[in-house]
Amino acid sequence: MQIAIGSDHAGYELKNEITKHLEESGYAVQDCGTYSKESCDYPVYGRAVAHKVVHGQCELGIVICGTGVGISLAANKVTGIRAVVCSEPYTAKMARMHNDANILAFGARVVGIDMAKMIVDTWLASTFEGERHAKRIAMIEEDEQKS
Ligand SMILES: O=C(CO)[C@H](O)[C@H](O)COP(=O)(O)O
Repeated sequence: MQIAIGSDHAGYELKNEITKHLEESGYAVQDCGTYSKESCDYPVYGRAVAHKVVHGQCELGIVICGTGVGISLAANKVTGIRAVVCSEPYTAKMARMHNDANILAFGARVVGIDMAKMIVDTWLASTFEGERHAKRIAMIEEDEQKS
């Protein structure tokens, strides 16, 4: 599976750790930047990861900033993206099972490396349940088309 990953400067070090972890787990990772700790703007990287996912170059995406909030807001502006900020594994699991989240976000200033790995692993191991949840996702997509 191809996974797109991106962060701003605040998430840069955690992005590298998570990339290594994913590659060691057998995933192919496409790194959308940033590529240094120099201050930068998270919308650039949220958008880049989102485009990889909606254009089918990657199945899923992971975005990291200081809190996970800004970069997930940016990713969610791209039609077809359902990005969620998770600070613990339960929400990550439900975000896949019920919300079919195609981008996972978290904050490098919020979670440590071990918690981040646990969140990522749980999210990737979970699958969308469909059924009643599919109808709700379709409702969100309808709203997206109207706006
Ligand atoms: O978390 C973030 C956005 O939600 C950013 O990483 C954060 O705002 C960057 O802050 P600074 O420029 O002060 O390092």
